[in-house]
Amino acid sequence: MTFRFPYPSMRETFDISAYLVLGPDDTHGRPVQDVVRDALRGGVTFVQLRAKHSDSGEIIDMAGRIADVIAEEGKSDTVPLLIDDRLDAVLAARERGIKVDGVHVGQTDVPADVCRKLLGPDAIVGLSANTTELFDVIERMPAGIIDYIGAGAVHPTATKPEAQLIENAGDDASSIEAIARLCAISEYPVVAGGGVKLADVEPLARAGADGWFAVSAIAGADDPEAAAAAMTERWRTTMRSLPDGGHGTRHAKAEVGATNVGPEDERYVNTLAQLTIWPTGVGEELSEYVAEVVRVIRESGIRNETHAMSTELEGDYDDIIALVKRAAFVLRDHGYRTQVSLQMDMRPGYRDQMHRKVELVDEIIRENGRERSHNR
Ligand SMILES: Cc1ncc(COP(=O)(O)OP(=O)(O)O)c(N)n1
Ligand SMILES: Cc1nc(C(=O)O)sc1CCOP(=O)(O)O
Ligand SMILES: [Mg+2]
Repeated sequence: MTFRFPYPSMRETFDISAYLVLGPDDTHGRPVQDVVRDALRGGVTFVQLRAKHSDSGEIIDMAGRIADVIAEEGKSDTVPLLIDDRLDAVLAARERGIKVDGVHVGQTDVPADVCRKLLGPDAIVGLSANTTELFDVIERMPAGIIDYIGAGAVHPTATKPEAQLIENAGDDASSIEAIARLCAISEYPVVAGGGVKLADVEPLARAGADGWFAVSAIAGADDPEAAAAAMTERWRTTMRSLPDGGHGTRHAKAEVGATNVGPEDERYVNTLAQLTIWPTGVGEELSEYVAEVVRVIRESGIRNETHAMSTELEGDYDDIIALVKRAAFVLRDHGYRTQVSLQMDMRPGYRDQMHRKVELVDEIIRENGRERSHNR
């Protein structure tokens, strides 16, 4: 397997607050990409193509047209495009260079860990769940497989008549209570949907959801832009009215060990590291693989400099250890035997060693040079 997907990962940055799900069955005959354009103008932050009656070729073509519209609207870096169910179409679209950022799967679809393995570390993987038991199972999954949970149905819905109500709730009030319970126990962002319309947006925000997902309220609306604008505005005003200014978007379960403490925090342990990660058994030319590893390192926010033989890092010990794991798993997740060489230097009381150590050596060489010319 080679790395061909040329776009930066949106896993750490996606905003799930206004999530449009749609396919050709939902748009009253309008081209899907036209409805997506309108919805983007209305402020949706996330798009999923859910085409239950289309074949792979049609799904790939539709994804290409939607990705083009997202790009034309200048939102390729902020609004992810996922495909529902069809890992095959996601893989094929990405292989063609179409910017499909990931897949959404349900409990009976391709397992999420297989999606992660085949899509690699940069893709977004969403998973459906609608009971406390399933949320518990998800919490026990290793970190790094899924990025958010889709929870529903909030109400019965004609779009998916077979959808079970969340926690088998009996009425609207108990659905919202169930969402609140599930959000409270989830370490993953939760997006709630199923019969969601404008009036549900405020209760969902108050229940602690990270967003809503909707098909008919936007894709079926006469004016998708106005419908999306009303829902996104309601979400924003509700979040602003909450005591903490809104809970914001949770991010997927933190990597084991990462603390993200800054140098001014007493828990910060300044660590200088020299890291080399490489695959074996893939031939002589390794730059393509190394580039993927370095991309993850560069996106981490941890100070780094790549040289011909290794990359140097400087930051908090726990953050560096977590990053080493994430960077190594870029290769490991693709099934490559992965070698890691790591050397670390923790020196209490010292900061900015990455440059300071080199400057010191330069100063000594300059000094010695001066002495030598004096002594001549
Ligand atoms: C955001 C979001 N949440 C839940 C679902 C439902 O997915 P799934 O359980 O796979 O059911 P189908 O959509 O395949 O009928 C979703 N698609 N999106
Ligand atoms: C795709 C989907 N999943 C659901 C779930 O409960 O998991 S409900 C649903 C359909 C949502 O469509 P509408 O917004 O038109 O009700
Ligand atoms: Mg599914």
